Amino acid sequence: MTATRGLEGIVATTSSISSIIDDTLTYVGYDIDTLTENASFEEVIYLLWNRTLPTLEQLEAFKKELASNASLPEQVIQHFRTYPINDVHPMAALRTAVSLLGLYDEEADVMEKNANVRKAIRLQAKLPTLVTAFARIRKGLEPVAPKPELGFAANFLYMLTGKEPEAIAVEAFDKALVLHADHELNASTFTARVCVATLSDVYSGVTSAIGALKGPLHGGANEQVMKMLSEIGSLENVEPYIREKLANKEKIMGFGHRVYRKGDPRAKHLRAMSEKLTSLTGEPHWYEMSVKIEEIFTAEKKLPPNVDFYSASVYHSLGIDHDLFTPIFAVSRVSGWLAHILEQYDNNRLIRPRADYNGPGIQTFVPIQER
Ligand SMILES: CC(=O)SCCNC(=O)CCNC(=O)[C@H](O)C(C)(C)COP(=O)(O)OP(=O)(O)OC[C@H]1O[C@@H](n2cnc3c(N)ncnc32)[C@H](O)[C@@H]1OP(=O)(O)O
Ligand SMILES: O=C([O-])CC(=O)C(=O)O
Repeated sequence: MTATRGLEGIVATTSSISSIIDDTLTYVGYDIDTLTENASFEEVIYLLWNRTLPTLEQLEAFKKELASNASLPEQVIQHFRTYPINDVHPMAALRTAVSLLGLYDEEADVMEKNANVRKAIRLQAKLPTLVTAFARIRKGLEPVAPKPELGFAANFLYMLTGKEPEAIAVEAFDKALVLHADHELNASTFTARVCVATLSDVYSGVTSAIGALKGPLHGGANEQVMKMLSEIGSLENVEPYIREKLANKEKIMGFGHRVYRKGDPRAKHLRAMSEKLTSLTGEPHWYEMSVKIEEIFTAEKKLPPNVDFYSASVYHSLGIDHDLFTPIFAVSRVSGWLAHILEQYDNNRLIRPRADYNGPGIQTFVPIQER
């Protein structure tokens, strides 16, 4: 038995949800570029879960269902108030809160298919409310209740700020949600599938996926990109900063990918959004610095930017706190996790690979008194 480090290139399941072939990303056969330009996030969730685009009527009914499930149990909001807020990362709060939500769902352990679909709707609907409630409570503000008449993207921004967002912000945020919704067998989705393949429940699957997304080699990279941009601070500091990182063989967050070779097809959309939004906010330097980092880094390392690189300056331009970037990724990606969890249940087999043991051979046990 020989191990493949990081399971690179290993095909671990079949799936009809999304595919990456020759650097082209599709959701259920629809190209990501087409979906980003034409579909709302709610349409994309419907597509991922049903493998077909909704009709107008189906979409309206689906939106209503999401809106009517967006409120949180009061106990979960109260729980947030007990956290040592200054020391708690919002991804840790989200991971705990999703697990806690399961305690208040009477169907949490009902494994019947329709019950699992109902839980999927509840989780998708409640994640934005969780993220925004925590974001406000930690600042001493009251959570803002969801507004059923707003769409998913607008509602998130409304619950975060308490103000109805401008159309341009809603459009950008909705596109970002579409771009992050699913991505084949990425680390967090694989985590969710491994978890529920033991026939554990949906809440456990999503909780473990959040844990995997949190890491800086995966979803956590978007926050790290903004940290880097803030550290660099100005266009003229880009070159010395990046050259020093390269000389020290440090990773530059937001670059590289396990699957894409020529480039991540999502990055160009976020790059265009970053250019537009940073110019509108009067802070074009975030975009200009990002472009310069890309130029220097790709010339040196031949590694193109991934989805996390330009999303950082996009979210910053929308006025979002930097440590909420990864929770926002989760608000979108939970749609993909849930699609994969439901698909796993539909054709389940325990996921249990092997390890190539490289520890000591058989040893003679020595009683503790004689060691
Ligand atoms: C939503 C997402 O999850 S997208 C990815 C988000 N993560 C990041 O942006 C973090 C930075 N990027 C990385 O760490 C990696 O490119 C990953 C984790 C995305 C992919 O990892 P892997 O496929 O395992 O590639 P691995 O880390 O082995 O890199 C291969 C080589 O490229 C180098 N490399 C890869 N990414 C980077 C980077 N961002 N900066 C500098 N060097 C890099 C590695 O140092 C390694 O070099 P070596 O062969 O000389 O040792
Ligand atoms: O697919 C991956 O390995 C990481 C990624 O880009 C994603 O999850 O969107």
